[in-house]
Amino acid sequence: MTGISELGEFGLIGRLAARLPAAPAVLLGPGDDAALVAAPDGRVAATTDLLVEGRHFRRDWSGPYDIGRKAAAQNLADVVAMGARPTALLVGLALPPATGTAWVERLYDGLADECAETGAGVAGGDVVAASEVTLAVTALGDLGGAQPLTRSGARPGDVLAYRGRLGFSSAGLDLFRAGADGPAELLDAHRRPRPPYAAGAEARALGATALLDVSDGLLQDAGHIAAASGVRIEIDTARVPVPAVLGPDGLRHVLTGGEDHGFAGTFPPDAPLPPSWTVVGTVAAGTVTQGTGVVVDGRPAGPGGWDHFSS
Ligand SMILES: Nc1ncnc2c1ncn2[C@@H]1O[C@H](COP(=O)(O)OP(=O)(O)OP(=O)(O)O)[C@@H](O)[C@H]1O
Ligand SMILES: Cc1ncc(C[n+]2csc(CCOP(=O)(O)O)c2C)c(N)n1
Ligand SMILES: [Mg+2]
Ligand SMILES: [Mg+2]
Ligand SMILES: [Mg+2]
Repeated sequence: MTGISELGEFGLIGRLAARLPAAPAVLLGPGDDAALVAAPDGRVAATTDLLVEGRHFRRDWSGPYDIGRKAAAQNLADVVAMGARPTALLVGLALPPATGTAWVERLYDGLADECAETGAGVAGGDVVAASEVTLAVTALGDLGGAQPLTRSGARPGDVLAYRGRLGFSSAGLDLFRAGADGPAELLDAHRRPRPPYAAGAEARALGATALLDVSDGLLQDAGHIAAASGVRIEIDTARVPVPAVLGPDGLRHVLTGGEDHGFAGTFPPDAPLPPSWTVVGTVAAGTVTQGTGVVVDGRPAGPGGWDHFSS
């Protein structure tokens, strides 16, 4: 099995670039000093997220293909959460010199396949040697002339609704930590999020007043909408579905588990929400400063959700 040190930096880049399919907005891809990405709107949605081995993934829990899909998904979801259409990814890659070439190639297949779900492509990146695998992914997106769906537009009287899975990645993480004995559905959900990318355009069509992807937990992320909008968000747990597969701690996973990258948004009360969106709460006047900044079943919810420096 060949390792990346046999290929060298530029041999590796050549191998990876050869695996990347063309994408409509990537006018010039890997190979020059910078990529050229079409920005017909004139404004570019831009976002970046890091994935660090041991922190965001473990190579004994997840294979390279799933890690690649996750690295792309968590960034593509941020672009979609702005109401934009993903166009391109830039991929900073730190790799231990002993890494096998096939491992990195599979990582790239995962990145490329996840991009293909949104029409985006990998436009460029960087490769360095390091002691742990790290991916620093930047995603760009096109708003198509529309206004962005920010976190700051929620208004009293709106409803809070969610589309996608909630709590699955968190329940899978607990299973991995306990020895990986449990439903494959949960282990797979932890390895690879499946953001319902259509939710961005759908939320816009439904008149969403705010939108984000849930990366750190519903309460914490709803708290970001509440803080940015200067409102109070009240979640009613009786309206929050807790699938039985999540196990006895299901409600905790649903309320505080991150990394499923579904979408939470606020909508006017008369928005014709289809069944793919579940209403889980309402928006009221006032603000909550304690804990996560949201009210759950009438009480301010204490801290909960992922914080890199206290989780
Ligand atoms: N090092 C930084 N420098 C400048 N801005 C930052 C930095 N880190 C985060 N931000 C900004 O803070 C905001 C919130 O970042 P955060 O990473 O929590 O959002 P997110 O990417 O949607 O969530 P997650 O990282 O959990 O997926 C974003 O606008 C982000 O650009
Ligand atoms: C090995 C391992 N341990 C713990 C976790 C859980 N985890 C890590 S980061 C994060 C929040 C989102 O990250 P970010 O805010 O950086 O986007 C969560 C829930 C994991 N995925 N892998
Ligand atoms: Mg981030
Ligand atoms: Mg986000
Ligand atoms: Mg986070």
